[in-house]
Amino acid sequence: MIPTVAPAPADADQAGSTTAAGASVPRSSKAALARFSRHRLFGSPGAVAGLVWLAALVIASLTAPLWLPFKTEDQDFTAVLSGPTAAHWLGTDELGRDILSRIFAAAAGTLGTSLITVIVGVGLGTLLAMAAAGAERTEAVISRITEVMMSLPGTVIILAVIGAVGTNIPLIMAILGILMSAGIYRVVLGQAKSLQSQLYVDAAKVDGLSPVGISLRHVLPGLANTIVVQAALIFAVGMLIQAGLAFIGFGPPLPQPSWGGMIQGASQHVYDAPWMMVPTGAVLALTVLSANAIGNALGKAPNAAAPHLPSAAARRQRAKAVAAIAAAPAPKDAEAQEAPGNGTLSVRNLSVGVDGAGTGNGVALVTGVSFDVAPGTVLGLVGESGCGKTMTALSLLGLLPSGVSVSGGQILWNGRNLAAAMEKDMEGIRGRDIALISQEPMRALDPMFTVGYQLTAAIRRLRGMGKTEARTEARNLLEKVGIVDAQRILKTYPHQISGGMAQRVAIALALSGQPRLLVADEPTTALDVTVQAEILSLLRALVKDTGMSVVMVTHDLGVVADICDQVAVMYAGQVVENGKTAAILDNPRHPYTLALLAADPHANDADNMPERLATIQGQVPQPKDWPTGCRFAARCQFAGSACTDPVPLLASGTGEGLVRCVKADQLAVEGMDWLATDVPAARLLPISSQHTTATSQHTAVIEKDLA
Ligand SMILES: Nc1ncnc2c1ncn2[C@@H]1O[C@H](COP(=O)(O)OP(=O)(O)OP(=O)(O)O)[C@@H](O)[C@H]1O
Repeated sequence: MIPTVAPAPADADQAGSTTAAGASVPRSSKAALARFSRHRLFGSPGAVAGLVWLAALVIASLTAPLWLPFKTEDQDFTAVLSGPTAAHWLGTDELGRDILSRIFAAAAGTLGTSLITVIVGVGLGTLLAMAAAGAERTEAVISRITEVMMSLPGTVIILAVIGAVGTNIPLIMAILGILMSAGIYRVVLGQAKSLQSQLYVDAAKVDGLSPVGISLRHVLPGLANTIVVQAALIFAVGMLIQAGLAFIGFGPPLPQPSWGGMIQGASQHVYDAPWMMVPTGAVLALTVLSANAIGNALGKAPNAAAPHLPSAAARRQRAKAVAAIAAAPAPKDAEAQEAPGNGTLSVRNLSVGVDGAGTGNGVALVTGVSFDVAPGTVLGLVGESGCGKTMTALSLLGLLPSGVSVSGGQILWNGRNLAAAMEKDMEGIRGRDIALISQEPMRALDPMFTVGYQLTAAIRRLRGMGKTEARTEARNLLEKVGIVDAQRILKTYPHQISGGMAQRVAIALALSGQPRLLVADEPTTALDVTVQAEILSLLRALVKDTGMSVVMVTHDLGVVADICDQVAVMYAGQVVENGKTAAILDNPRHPYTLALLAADPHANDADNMPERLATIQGQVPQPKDWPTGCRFAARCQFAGSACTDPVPLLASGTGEGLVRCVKADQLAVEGMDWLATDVPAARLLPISSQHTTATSQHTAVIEKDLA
């Protein structure tokens, strides 16, 4: 019976990164070395030991003729069946032959022929999978053939081949590879199909890339991880089968030594010379274990089915960050002490940074962000790309990317600080209390399973329902998100439905745990305008019907106007203005909000549409380049010297919201517009002393500046 090799975890993310890595040229050999040393192979002591052992074995066997103390057939009749001695370090066999010399003389043949199985098995299996993934008919034919191959008794076939052609080990190992390729085909096919359904593959097809080109450029790099893992495992299996064949007398022709043959010889003297079994057995076991350890380490990639979920490293990192936050004294201000009600989210002074932020080594990505979301309301986080909206949103779910963590502040959910919750506790909150929908609905849907299967599995997991009940609930959920023919959609695969439909399904999936807060990261950006409107009205209806609250990340002020009760405008990792949506859109107080509105074609009446829309010169500064003063000052048409000092969030005048600008009151009084020009010079405003005490020092500076 030919053993089947356990499937390696599919790794779509890995696929992506491999492709990207393949495309990028390393900036320096130092960076390449650093990346190499961070490879997961080096995170496992077993794999490192295995690599060292295999490397030593290969070098020793290739150089064996140069250093071996004896020839393989040299006999020493004065030391028959001896244990380790100064002359024979690993002892001798029944003919007085040196065991050390025979082990290393046999090593090259054993390793080399096992490699033949790997090349034939993995190579053929991968080629077949790539061909099948690209065409349904080919897949049907190849799958039937491989099913037949898998049903054949492998051992009988190998023995029949030996009977026909003799003990030609390379040929036997090649035939073993062909038999094993059927199992590898099945493992690789799933991942190859998933890669074939990626959007970038569609884009490559549109660009006219041939199927072979697509397979080589886009599919093969994504399969690298699985292929390497399978190769390591097949290598180990190949060695064992080869030793087994030699043990039953089908090894290399005599007098050539082989590990299996030596073990067989030792088994004859297991009572009178038990030591004889030890060296060869240990070398074979160590070599098989090494290959397995390497395969296991390579297979420990993050799970493709759950790209959002944190890796072990991210969990450790979260535990560290949580411990630091828990050890920090609780903020004393009245706002932070307020106990939020049921279903209320209160974010207080949240800071997120790349590891080491706060200790001076990392970079802060989000600083001092505060907002509240009451049950049944929608908060919009709006701003340009790179302002920190996604980092803020993901921190609510404890899903920050690896290397990034909450470095301060509180995320109070029903009074409980999620910033100080352990990963295990977050697992109980994600999906059940707080759910996520993302910009790309396909991220939430596994291409390998039907919509019905995925929804039912989520409902059963999150709500503990039975199979039939969960199936009914899945249909109800699809109907709730506006899918008319729910029964049919339950049977479809994600690639068979449109983008808008997929987003509805992703929303249904998010609702499967009956969450009370939904984090929606640009849920309409990838959809066309009519579908955008449908999804927004669906979300509005869900908020109304279920009392669920939503944190909506968006670039689009139209979306904010449409659905949000409150809005927090973010710029360079800070909230620069927040308050009720209508108040902010009608009377923006921060120049950045003013500029965003001036640049938005939908914010202007059709009658008053300017000839040229306003632009905001420059770009959002990188976190490492944030100035100590106002972060928007370098792009602001109204900036003055007072803006070089840190600016606190101040009451915005109406008493409803807060604004982070020392000139907010002047701008409001003057009724200034953001000019649709490229004027780089600041339009300095006279600053009166009507600011709060927090800005009085800025006022003095500005007045001095203007004098
Ligand atoms: N994994 C990461 N490691 C380090 N920095 C990151 C990481 N992800 C994002 N950043 C940085 O954090 C800052 C905020 O990014 P974020 O994705 O939150 O912005 P955003 O406002 O959501 O932008 P977009 O609308 O494009 O998603 C950016 O400067 C970004 O480069």
